[in-house]
Amino acid sequence: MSELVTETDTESVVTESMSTKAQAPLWREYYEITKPRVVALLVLTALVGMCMAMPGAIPWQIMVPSIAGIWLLSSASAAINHIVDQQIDAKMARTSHRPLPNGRITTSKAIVFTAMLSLIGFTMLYVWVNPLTAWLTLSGLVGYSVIYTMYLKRATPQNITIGGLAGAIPPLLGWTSVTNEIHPHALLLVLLVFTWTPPHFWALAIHRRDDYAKVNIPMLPVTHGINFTKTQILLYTVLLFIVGLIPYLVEMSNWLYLIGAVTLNLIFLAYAWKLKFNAEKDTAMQTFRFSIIHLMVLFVVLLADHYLLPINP
Ligand code: HEM
Ligand SMILES: CC(C)=CCC/C(C)=C/CC/C(C)=C/COP(=O)(O)OP(=O)(O)O
Repeated sequence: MSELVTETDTESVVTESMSTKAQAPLWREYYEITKPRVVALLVLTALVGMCMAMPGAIPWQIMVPSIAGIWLLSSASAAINHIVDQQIDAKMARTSHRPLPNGRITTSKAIVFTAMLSLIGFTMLYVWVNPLTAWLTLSGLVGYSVIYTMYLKRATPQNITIGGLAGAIPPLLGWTSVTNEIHPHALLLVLLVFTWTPPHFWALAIHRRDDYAKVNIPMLPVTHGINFTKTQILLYTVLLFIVGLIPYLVEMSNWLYLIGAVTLNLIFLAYAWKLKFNAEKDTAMQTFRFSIIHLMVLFVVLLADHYLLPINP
């Protein structure tokens, strides 16, 4: 059964309804180029990383500038992605409605907006949090908007496995905000998001294969085919299942996390299995949507486990 996008699929309906946003207030257009929903989940992983770094409540004097700074720099990197990719975005059905291809925001205004976000975000982190977190967050911005967007995305089908490091870094940023050091447990949280990213993105890329082929972006389903990509998704969900056990095995988290992680990873595996062996028209998009719920719930469970069942040293 074909996984490819059709005229009538739900995404096209979303795209159509987005085009009616032409009269949206200007601030909404600027907000949109910051990829607000992606950044909200990134910030949640940073917040959980921060809370996991120490027992008890996080001082607000650290929490507020840290979350704000990570939010601003992540938003800036998303806006750079919109600026750099505007030509290819204009040609893809999923992205053609975006403010830059549509001319609702000019490139020069987007650059000024991005520069402001970056400057304020970096300064907040450097002055009110610590230089280590400021530089690490800036490396996330460079990783996503320069290394991934300007180079990897157009160069190799492994673009997102390598570029995924930038999106996986926020739990470490949260952690270093409160401790000013890079702890192995923080790197374990990074590894969780890093392993989650390929099945998250490739599920969408299967659904949008023709879009990417049209603009010559070498996403895995374009270069290696849909079947191969489904196998990779399945293998990564197996890997994610194993990585998901480690926080419990190293006594970073307790049984509540273990139950949550095993349940979520089994559901993710079931989606990947169905996608590989018994796919229907919408299975790829359903897998993509579930991936977002998966990561969100996984990090909420980590947090609940941390506060409800503290591990005594
Ligand atoms: C290299 C890594 C990644 C790639 C290539 C990728 C790719 C994508 C793409 C293409 C979309 C669809 C966006 C749209 O339709 O506007 C998307 C959606 C999303 N991604 Fe990712 N993603 C990556 C990493 C992440 C990470 C690390 C997170 C969070 C921790 C994340 C969270 C989300 C969320 C929440 C959405 C839904 C956004 C919405 O509904 O508008 N992604 N991702
Ligand atoms: C500072 C810091 C921690 C930065 C975070 C980086 C960040 C915003 C990662 C999100 C990853 C993402 C949405 C990739 C999709 O880009 P795409 O160009 O493949 O997708 P698109 O076609 O929807 O634009």
